[in-house]
Parts: sequence; structure tokens; C-alpha cells
Amino acid sequence: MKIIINGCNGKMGQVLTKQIENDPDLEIVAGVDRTPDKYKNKYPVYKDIFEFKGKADVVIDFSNPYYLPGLLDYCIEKNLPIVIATTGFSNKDYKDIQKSSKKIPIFYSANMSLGINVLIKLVREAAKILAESFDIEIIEKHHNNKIDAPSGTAYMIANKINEELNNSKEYVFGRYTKKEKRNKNEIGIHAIRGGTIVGEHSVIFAGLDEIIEIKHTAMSKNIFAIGAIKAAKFIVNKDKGLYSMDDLVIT
Ligand SMILES: NC(=O)c1ccc[n+]([C@@H]2O[C@H](COP(=O)([O-])OP(=O)(O)OC[C@H]3O[C@@H](n4cnc5c(N)ncnc54)[C@H](O)[C@@H]3O)[C@@H](O)[C@H]2O)c1
Ligand SMILES: O=C(O)C1=N[C@H](C(=O)O)CCC1
Repeated sequence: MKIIINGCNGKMGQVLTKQIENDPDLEIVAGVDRTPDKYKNKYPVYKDIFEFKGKADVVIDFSNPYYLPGLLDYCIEKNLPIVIATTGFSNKDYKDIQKSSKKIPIFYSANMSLGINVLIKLVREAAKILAESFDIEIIEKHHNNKIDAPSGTAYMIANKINEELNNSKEYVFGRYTKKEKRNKNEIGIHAIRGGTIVGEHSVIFAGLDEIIEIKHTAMSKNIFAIGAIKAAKFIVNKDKGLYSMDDLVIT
């Protein structure tokens, strides 16, 4: 499988490079990054994906939302499947991803780890039982180089809980602007940034005299790269459409 890595000189791009280079079935044919000379990669790196004239089977993207329009245009023009792992997208970006998936296969997940996707399954079940009488709060922690907040994963967890509750919840980000008591219809979402924290997500169900906390801790970035490779192997021969971890790990 011939792969283009978009954002290849970022932290995730470099972890993904190592994982792919250890798999004899995979080949990186090109990388794309706005700082193409930052590392001595074994593959050519371009500033703009349209500069690559060779053949590829799939694109894996760990970069920045700024890249999205060009990336989708390229994949549609070449009829290439794409795995999008970038976070921090706007509502318009999500609509563009959905629209593009009517033409090409797109796999999107804000978190490629197996663990977070099992956590989502667990918190959906818990929310079904507890939402009437328990307050739900999400806390995420990441390293001090992360640009977007709250994390794409925190949004994804909140959206899945809300889906389970007929979209009855509204999101409250931090509480410093609020001078009133907590409303029952809220999901609070809180972001912490510091040091080299790879990624932690806790979902807290707080009730009368009892608390349930369901937590995932990422111990290395390898879990995201391994998940993205699995996603690439999964969509490479799929028809156009929008795919997610639900299709890959949760049956
Ligand atoms: N889905 C997942 O499982 C998962 C896991 C980890 C990270 N991420 C997401 O992946 C993205 C990348 O994470 P990272 O830690 O590697 O970040 P990073 O900042 O280390 O890397 C991003 C790379 O993209 C390039 N880039 C950024 N903006 C650009 C622009 N405007 N034009 C061209 N190139 C640009 C940068 O040069 C950099 O090399 C983030 O959105 C992060 O949240 C997702
Ligand atoms: O390191 C990051 O940046 C991460 N971003 C994703 C998110 O925003 O949810 C997934 C975890 C790591």
C-alpha cells in the first residue's frame, strides 16, 4: 500500500513514519509539510500535495485544518481514499468532509486509539442510565504544544453522549464566565495543557453522594499511528462514503 503522509514533519507525522517503515506491506511514497526540510526523511517531502506526480493508494493526514480544502481537492481529483486524523475543524470543515465523502472514501476520527473508542461505548451506556440524575463533565489533558482546545476527542465524546440523550444537552466550556448554578442540561468540557502529557480523557458522572469516572490515558503517540494505519488498510478498497472507528472496532 503506497501512502502519502500529510503533516509528515509534525510530531504525529514522524511517529507514523516510524510505524509505517516497520511494516513490510507499506511504503511511504511522499510526505507533505509546510516545513519540508525539517527532517531527513527517506521519502520526498513537498510543500504542496499537488507537487507530487507519482502514484499513491491512500493519504493519511495529521496536520492542521488550514490544509483541508487543498487536501480534499487533491484526493477527489486523484480519486484517493483519505484517513483524516487532524482535529480543530470548524462546522464548515465538517460539512466539506461530509460533502467530499460523497465522491471518495474518507475515514475520520478525532482519536484513532482503540481505548478511546471503547470508552465511548462505555460512557454511552452509562449516560443512558445515569443522565436523569447525574451531572456529566469531561476533562481532557494534553501537552503544551497542542494548538486546539478542547480536544477533538472531548468534542467527540460529548457528541456521542448527546446523541444517546436525543441531543438534549448543551456544552459549557470552562466555567469562569458563569455566575450561576450548574444547569441540569449541561455537559461541562474542560481543557488542561502542560508538559508532555500525551492525552487523557475523563468522563465524570457526579450524582448524589456517588461519582463514576471513566478515564483513558494515552501512554504514547504510537497508539494513534497504529490506529491510523489500521484505518488506512480498512478504507483503501472501500467505496466512497464517510467511515469512522465505529466501522473499524465497534461492532
Ligand atoms: N486523531 C488522532 O488520533 C490524533 C492523535 C494525535 C494528534 N491528532 C491531531 O493531529 C494533528 C497534528 O498533531 P501533531 O501533534 O503532529 O502536531 P504538530 O504541530 O507537531 O504537526 C503538525 C504538522 O503539520 C504542519 N502544518 C501545520 N499547519 C500547517 C499549514 N498551515 N500548512 C502546512 N503545514 C502545516 C506543521 O508544519 C507540522 O509539521 C493535530 O490536529 C492533532 O490534534 C490526532
Ligand atoms: O496530541 C494531540 O494533539 C492529540 N489530539 C487529538 C485530539 O484533539 O483529540 C487526540 C489525542 C492527541
